[in-house]
Amino acid sequence: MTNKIIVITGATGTGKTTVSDYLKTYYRVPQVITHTTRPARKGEVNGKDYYFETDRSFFDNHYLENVVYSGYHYGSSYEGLEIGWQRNPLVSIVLDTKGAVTYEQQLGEQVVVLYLTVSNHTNLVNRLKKRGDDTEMVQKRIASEEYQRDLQLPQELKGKAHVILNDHWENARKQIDVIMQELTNSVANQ
Ligand SMILES: Nc1ncnc2c1ncn2[C@@H]1O[C@H](COP(=O)(O)OP(=O)(O)OP(=O)(O)O)[C@@H](O)[C@H]1O
Ligand SMILES: Nc1nc2c(ncn2[C@@H]2O[C@H](COP(=O)(O)O)[C@@H](O)[C@H]2O)c(=O)[nH]1
Repeated sequence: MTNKIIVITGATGTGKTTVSDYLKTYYRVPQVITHTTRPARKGEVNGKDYYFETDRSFFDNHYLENVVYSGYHYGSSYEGLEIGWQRNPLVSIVLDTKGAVTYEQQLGEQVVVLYLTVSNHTNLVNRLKKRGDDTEMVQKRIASEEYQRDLQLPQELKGKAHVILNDHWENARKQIDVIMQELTNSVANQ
């Protein structure tokens, strides 16, 4: 069976991690763990949420792509992807939109992109505060050009990504279930 990857993308707070956790719990889809130099949030665990790196150790890995997001390095390694595919032929990964475009261009047919969005962007700040994010980090993130960029579906993904409106989780979940049904059928028929 061909290995596939569900790339979950969208602006901060739109629910990418929530979707990834849902796929893990209900569809047994493992998440590819990526690397970052950002400090861990309360409750985040090294090797589960991220591989937390220093500015120096970050560049010891072999990246399919890496980006700077709101002042920190983030990258997805070939090693991380292989570990995921050894566990299951269908895996997921959470990326900013720049990374999602790179994945789509590099892996083509193997990639299924989910782009998350909300109707009112101001709600996103409240979600981040409610999540317990540091207020200064939230301000910095909202002021970043990466945040503004990720609010729109990139041109390169138009007509390719599934757009998921996540104003209400129950509705978003139903949309994801339909996509997962199609995906598991197509994988079974290969
Ligand atoms: N539909 C929803 N309605 C309200 N809150 C939600 C919804 N979906 C997710 N959340 C909550 O919003 C917060 C942000 O969600 P999540 O961490 O999944 O976003 P994210 O896109 O991964 O963010 P980031 O890119 O900043 O890591 C979480 O506390 C999550 O529980
Ligand atoms: N292009 C990549 N983007 C990544 C990677 N790992 C995470 N991310 C994205 O970065 C922002 C910020 O993440 P956060 O955990 O600090 O909120 C978010 O959009 C993630 O999806 C990666 O390896 N490459």
